Amino acid sequence: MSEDQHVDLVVLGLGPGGESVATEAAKAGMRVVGIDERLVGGECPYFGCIPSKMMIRAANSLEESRRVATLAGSAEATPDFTPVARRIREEATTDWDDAVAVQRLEDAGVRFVRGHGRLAGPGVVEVAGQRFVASAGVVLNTGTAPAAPPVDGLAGTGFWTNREALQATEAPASLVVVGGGAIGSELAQAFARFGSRVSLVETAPRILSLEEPEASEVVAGAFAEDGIQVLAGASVGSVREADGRFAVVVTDAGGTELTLDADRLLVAAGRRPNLADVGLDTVGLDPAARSVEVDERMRAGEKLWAIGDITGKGAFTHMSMYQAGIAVRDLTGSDGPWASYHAVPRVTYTDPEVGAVGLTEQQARDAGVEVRVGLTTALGSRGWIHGPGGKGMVKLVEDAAAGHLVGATSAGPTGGEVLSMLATAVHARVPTAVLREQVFAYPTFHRAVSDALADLGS
Ligand SMILES: Cc1cc2nc3c(=O)[nH]c(=O)nc-3n(C[C@H](O)[C@H](O)[C@H](O)COP(=O)(O)OP(=O)(O)OC[C@H]3O[C@@H](n4cnc5c(N)ncnc54)[C@H](O)[C@@H]3O)c2cc1C
Ligand SMILES: NC(=O)c1ccc[n+]([C@@H]2O[C@H](COP(=O)([O-])OP(=O)(O)OC[C@H]3O[C@@H](n4cnc5c(N)ncnc54)[C@H](O)[C@@H]3O)[C@@H](O)[C@H]2O)c1
Repeated sequence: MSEDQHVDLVVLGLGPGGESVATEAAKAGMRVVGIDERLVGGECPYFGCIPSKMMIRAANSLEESRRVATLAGSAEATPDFTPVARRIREEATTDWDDAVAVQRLEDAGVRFVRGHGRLAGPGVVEVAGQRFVASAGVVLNTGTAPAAPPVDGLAGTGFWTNREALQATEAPASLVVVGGGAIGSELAQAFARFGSRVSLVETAPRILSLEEPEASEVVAGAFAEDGIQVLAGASVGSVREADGRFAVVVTDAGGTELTLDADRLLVAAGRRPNLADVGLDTVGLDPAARSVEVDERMRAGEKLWAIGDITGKGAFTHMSMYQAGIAVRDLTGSDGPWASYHAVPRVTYTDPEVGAVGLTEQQARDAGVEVRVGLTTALGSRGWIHGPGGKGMVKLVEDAAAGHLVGATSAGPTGGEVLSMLATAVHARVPTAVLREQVFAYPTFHRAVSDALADLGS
């Protein structure tokens, strides 16, 4: 180990938020060291948001071409994975090379070190034979990695996680997806639209089980139209791989055992935090914890801040960036606003998309809120005009005592965009009475919010 190197700030893990903290702190004049063992920018640009949304965009263009038959004549589209694989490799990830991101970081004045970093006490980090002592402290942004469930035979097979799936050069002829959360659902539909025969296995009674049941129902209906076999309430008993094919033994919701045979197996059954081997014990924290507890300034201990997925406040890029802004304000002695999580927005980019903010009805009830719900299971004139792919719903969850929304969900062709006004309503605690006075343009998708408000009653 080299002798101590004195700096102002070490950012350990350069996911979207860590990259932002390092850049902004350096611009503010701090001597900053940024450390990452993999790619600067983290999961989102290389294996997450960006390549997955590129794949979804391509897959949805195929689906739109199929809708021409109903709407506008005929169109023949032949699925070819080559353009999207090339776009992901060349435009999104530069062949999974972060040279540009490293350069951008260094141009901002950050000293970058590639390697596995570990805390070695408050404000101290060891990496690649070097030891940094940071006067201000350390920002931890180590993110998550794909988790593999303890299924007999799974370990050691060549199953895909999101990382391999998003480096695919062709759509497999057949695919089993384990996990019907955001990753599993988005990628199952994208591959299905490219022609893969897809089966999706989910232990919960429904896909997208963290969202409103009415939203899951809309997406499940679309999956049925896409020809995806959804086995919800099912369990995976074992996995075997032979001659380049997978045999996945599943017990379905009715207790029947069946074997799914496929070219590829994608495991999207959740993530594990990168916390076990970052020296948390040296700063008095539990390395076995699922998350790092933070206060409203993202402080996690003496000379320690934590941001991103490891804080357990929502595993989203926008959350990592939001928390990064807060940590920078705290580090540079600026004023708040400090963290508030009552209006966390999220979008699952299936088609229809599911946008959601704040609490679901069940979460609000569990929290003891006096709940009133407004629901529409159709998207009004615009949904009808849209025709194929026009299904959706809007659900509003009101705190009746306070008279404002505490949660909302919008599913539909532009569910993530309709979310915008709902997120503002929940964030700013706009009185429901004021929302009712709003004029909703005709015939927009967001006009369905007025139908949900009518259902909520006055
Ligand atoms: C397929 C997929 C699709 C997604 N789509 C979306 C989406 O559409 N919208 C959205 O908001 N979110 C999406 N997400 C989630 C999003 O990618 C994450 O929330 C986001 O990357 C923020 O993570 P993070 O900042 O915690 O760090 P991460 O992005 O996980 O990065 C952490 C970094 O820390 C590094 N690291 C870890 N341990 C060490 C160590 N000891 N030493 C050195 N370096 C270390 C890692 O190499 C990594 O680069 C998606 C995720 C996946 C997997
Ligand atoms: N659009 C987005 O914003 C977006 C997209 C993808 C991922 N993400 C983020 O990434 C995180 C991880 O996504 P994810 O989909 O891997 O995790 P998740 O926790 O959201 O979903 C995992 C799913 O797998 C199921 N599961 C677990 N073990 C299983 C088993 N043995 N057999 C069958 N099903 C099993 C769970 O019940 C759950 O529904 C999410 O929390 C999300 O915040 C966000």
